[in-house]
Amino acid sequence: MSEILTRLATAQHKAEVLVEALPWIREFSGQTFVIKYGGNAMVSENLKAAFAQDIVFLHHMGIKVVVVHGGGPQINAMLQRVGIESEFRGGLRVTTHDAMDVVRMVLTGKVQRELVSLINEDAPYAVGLSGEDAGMLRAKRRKAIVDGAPVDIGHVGDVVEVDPVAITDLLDSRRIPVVSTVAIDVASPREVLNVNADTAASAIAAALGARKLIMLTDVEGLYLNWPDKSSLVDEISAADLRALLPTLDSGMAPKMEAALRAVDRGVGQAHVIDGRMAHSMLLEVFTDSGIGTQVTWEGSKA
Ligand SMILES: Nc1ncnc2c1ncn2[C@@H]1O[C@H](COP(=O)(O)OP(=O)(O)O)[C@@H](O)[C@H]1O
Ligand SMILES: CC(=O)N[C@@H](CCC(=O)OP(=O)(O)O)C(=O)O
Repeated sequence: MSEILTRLATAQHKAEVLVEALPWIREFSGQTFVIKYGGNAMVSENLKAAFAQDIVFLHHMGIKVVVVHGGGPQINAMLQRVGIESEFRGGLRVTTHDAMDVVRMVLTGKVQRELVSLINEDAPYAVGLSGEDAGMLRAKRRKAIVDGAPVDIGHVGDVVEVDPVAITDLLDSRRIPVVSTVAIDVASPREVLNVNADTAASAIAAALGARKLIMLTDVEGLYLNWPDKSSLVDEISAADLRALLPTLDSGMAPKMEAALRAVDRGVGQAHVIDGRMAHSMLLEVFTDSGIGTQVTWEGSKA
């Protein structure tokens, strides 16, 4: 008897979950989401498969999904295999000409391919793109700021122009674009630049007028007082984040700057969520309380 009661309670709970999702499905159907998948969140085959499943789920809910992926740890591993040392200055990879070849090869030839095939296990939705394709991402060389001074870091750029047509064409044909953040160098169009994937995802979200930018990483969200686990922030306004930004450590600083820039340029909400938790994306999008940290223009839940 108690087994039947347990089964009924579980079934009832499942029904409640579906009912809770309904207003969010209604709200987000037809909207564009940019999902940034960080290399540090790609920690196991199961998690990557769960990520792909969530992407397909959003797609079937009528959401126009654009995946922008990173791959920092995967680039480090390949650089090590070919005997090139990995060096970061101000949170950005020092990218020599040889390192740039490896960055491009790993992002467009390995990480992107793997995500495309995982998403396509269900049906052939995903199409991989590099920022070079159809002139999508154009970037200008940038320096890193170390101890307040600019430092040359080679073939690294900041996105100055996004041409979203290659992405919107795919979205219009009900595909899921999967974008690698290699950009054309505006000063020398035959050359390419390495762009931080958070920054690129933010620029793409702004250019598309996305409703949400969701960044999956290897931490629960933004901690006000890192690493004090009790200081996790659920929600923060653009104004409060702007004031907080100069105090943040190098891991979170580019991510939160990307979130702020997206919201400043009209993206509805930017989120940082834990990619190590399977299906965290579904919890963020389809539950009332959400998960992780949400950045909005005025700090209200949506
Ligand atoms: N205030 C903070 N809140 C949360 N994480 C922080 C904070 N400051 C630094 N971090 C670090 O930032 C890391 C996430 O950034 P990063 O490693 O660049 O992620 P990704 O590879 O997903 O882009 C976390 O694992 C954490 O160690
Ligand atoms: C300039 C720069 O640092 N580019 C990054 C691009 C990949 C990236 O951003 O990957 P994650 O999101 O996994 O960190 C790099 O070379 O590692």
